[in-house]
Amino acid sequence: MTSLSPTGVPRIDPRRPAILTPAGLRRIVLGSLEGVRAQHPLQANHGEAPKPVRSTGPFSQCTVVVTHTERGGLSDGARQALAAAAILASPHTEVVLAVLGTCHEDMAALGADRTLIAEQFDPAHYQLGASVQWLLGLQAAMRTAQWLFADSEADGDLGRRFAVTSQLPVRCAVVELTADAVRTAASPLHDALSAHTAVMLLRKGAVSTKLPFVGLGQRATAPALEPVADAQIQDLGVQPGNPESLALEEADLIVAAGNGVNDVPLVHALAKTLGAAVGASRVAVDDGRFHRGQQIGATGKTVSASAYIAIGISGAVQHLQGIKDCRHVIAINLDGSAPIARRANLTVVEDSSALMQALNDLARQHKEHA
Ligand SMILES: Cc1cc2nc3c(=O)[nH]c(=O)nc-3n(C[C@H](O)[C@H](O)[C@H](O)COP(=O)(O)OP(=O)(O)OC[C@H]3O[C@@H](n4cnc5c(N)ncnc54)[C@H](O)[C@@H]3O)c2cc1C
Repeated sequence: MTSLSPTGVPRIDPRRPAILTPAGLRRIVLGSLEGVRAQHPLQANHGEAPKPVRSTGPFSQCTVVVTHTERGGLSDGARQALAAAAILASPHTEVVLAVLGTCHEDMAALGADRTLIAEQFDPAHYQLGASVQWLLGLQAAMRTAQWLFADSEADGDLGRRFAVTSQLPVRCAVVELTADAVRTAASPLHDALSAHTAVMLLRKGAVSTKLPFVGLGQRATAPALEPVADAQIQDLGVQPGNPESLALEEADLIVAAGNGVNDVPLVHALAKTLGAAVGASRVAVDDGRFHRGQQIGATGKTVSASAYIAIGISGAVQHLQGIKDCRHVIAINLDGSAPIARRANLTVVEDSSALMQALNDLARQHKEHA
């Protein structure tokens, strides 16, 4: 199992034969040739054993998780509400996800047994009244034991309005949830989780999304969302804000530049085309290329963007502290082994200026043809 390196030092083969344990761990049996060789690290699958299905039914009731989607994805809050529903569900309870918008995610992995998609929902318009009516229609059609919403933004508004309209007992601002206890932001004590709490609004972080099982992952078309006239509300549509003036903590897409970026105007041009906010590493700020308010990291801002594009940033631990809550990190760096590559979901080994120019051209073409 050992070989000699070019300098004559004995080296243990890191890809020697191994077996996968039922928990999905790769285990080397010393002295044994049994098992399979690991693939090259760049091609490695992570050896995850398939998870069991939580329940195959038959279902006598359901828990419905309601969420709005943006660009076809679920927010972290919605994922947590879905995980909570799956954790609380009995074998006879179906976990149903009701989606306002389009959705491209693997719902089985997130714990959903069935997804109802209302694709005709238009996020550019105020449709709170219609959304509540849609949920009341679902309530009449399904045996729903519980309704779960993320307690943030549009999901939180809809959850409150639905609870008031349906007059179901509600618990808002849930910060901790287990199979039999619940704690809200207003109370330091845990309460027993009552079966009568029909609507729950969960704050971010209340539940972990790591589930030991999967859902059935079926998809169905939802009943239509009928327009509801609301005489007291005039809908002016959505006006896109200027990402450059948006607080970095609020930004959903961030283009961040580090010491490996020399063409600062190109960073701003790319951010403008993508509709992204601009952030920077401390070295780039100390150097005067960006202002102090744009610094991300331990001594700068902590951001939670859906996508963070780190250009010419090495990924020092102080910088990584500021991006720990970002969902997708894309690194552009000449050095494929820079620490940022370990945090990134995708690393492009390329010169920063060349890649920014190509990406900017591509995004502009895409916008022109859209
Ligand atoms: C107490 C303390 C607090 C700190 N707080 C923060 C903080 O809040 N935020 C922060 O960011 N840092 C902070 N730092 C600094 C941190 O340790 C790093 O020094 C800093 O993050 C490095 O910035 P950088 O990655 O931009 O630069 P570098 O470390 O110089 O890395 C530049 C990267 O760009 C790549 N590169 C070079 N040329 C190109 C090219 N043409 N195309 C593509 N890639 C290229 C290189 O391969 C390299 O990976 C702190 C340090 C201390 C001690």
